[in-house]
Amino acid sequence: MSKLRVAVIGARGRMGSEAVRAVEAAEDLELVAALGRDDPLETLTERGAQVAVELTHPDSVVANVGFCVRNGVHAVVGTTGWTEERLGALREELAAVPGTGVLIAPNFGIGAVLTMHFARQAARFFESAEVVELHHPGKADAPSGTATRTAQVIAEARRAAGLPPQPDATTSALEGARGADVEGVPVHAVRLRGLVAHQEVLFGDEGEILTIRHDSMNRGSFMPGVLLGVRRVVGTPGLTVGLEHFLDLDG
Ligand SMILES: NC(=O)C1=CN([C@@H]2O[C@H](COP(=O)(O)OP(=O)(O)OC[C@H]3O[C@@H](n4cnc5c(N)ncnc54)[C@H](O)[C@@H]3O)[C@@H](O)[C@H]2O)C=CC1
Ligand SMILES: O=C(O)C1=N[C@H](C(=O)O)C[C@H](O)C1
Repeated sequence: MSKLRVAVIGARGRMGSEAVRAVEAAEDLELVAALGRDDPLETLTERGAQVAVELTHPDSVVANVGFCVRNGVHAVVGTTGWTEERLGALREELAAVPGTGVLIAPNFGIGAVLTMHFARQAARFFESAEVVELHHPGKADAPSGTATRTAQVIAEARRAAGLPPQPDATTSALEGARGADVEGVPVHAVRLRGLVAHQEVLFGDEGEILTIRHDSMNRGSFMPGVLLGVRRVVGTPGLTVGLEHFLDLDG
């Protein structure tokens, strides 16, 4: 059986270098390109890449994924910065190239995906919900893509259950003290040397607290999800947002 031809964009970064090692170690995959910031994207087509793993920067990701889609290269995207507007434009680009697939995964960690799944299940039972994400100080964006998605999932579940806005008597506060407001769910971001990627989802009601916590202790923790995405995206045309779609979570 021929190997799937894979490229990594952002190959010299924290995640990209780990992805290069993971692809090289996988028997069914062949690393055909490892691109840094100054390398031309045309290398992808010249080397016949079938799938590109995109791990760069929110300012670079849209152009990189657009190039992949226009050239029929499937993409597995871990980079953050995907607003609804950006997703809409990508859906339109994909509609013109049937057969090409893009996976955007806010988090490749299986435990992080499960955290969001469990948060969706828990949300309707609690009056209060807040998200705290904790990351290394080299991270460019705040709050994290995962925390934003987690808050959106909680907000969706609260709306579906007809819950009112959360109780909060705050009438004066220093700017930022109550975190970012993501659809009514406060999200707090910590940046601390020594951390990798961590998240706590706090649910509260009269007399009880439920905390769901996930810790990525190293970037190897994301690699099974990256490899799953690479193997599955080639058979999944169009846009998939979230690795949960490639996991049999209810089975
Ligand atoms: N979905 C997930 O599970 C995860 C996602 N991430 C996200 O992945 C992204 C990268 O994170 P890190 O590896 O920590 O960042 P990093 O800063 O260590 O690496 C990014 C690399 O991309 C390169 N780069 C920037 N623009 C480029 C371009 N146009 N073409 C090629 N290379 C380019 C940079 O020079 C750098 O080497 C961030 O958005 C981060 O939030 C990070 C960890 C897990
Ligand atoms: O920048 C990181 O490190 C991470 N970014 C992603 C995010 O913003 O959610 C995933 C994970 O939290 C690590």
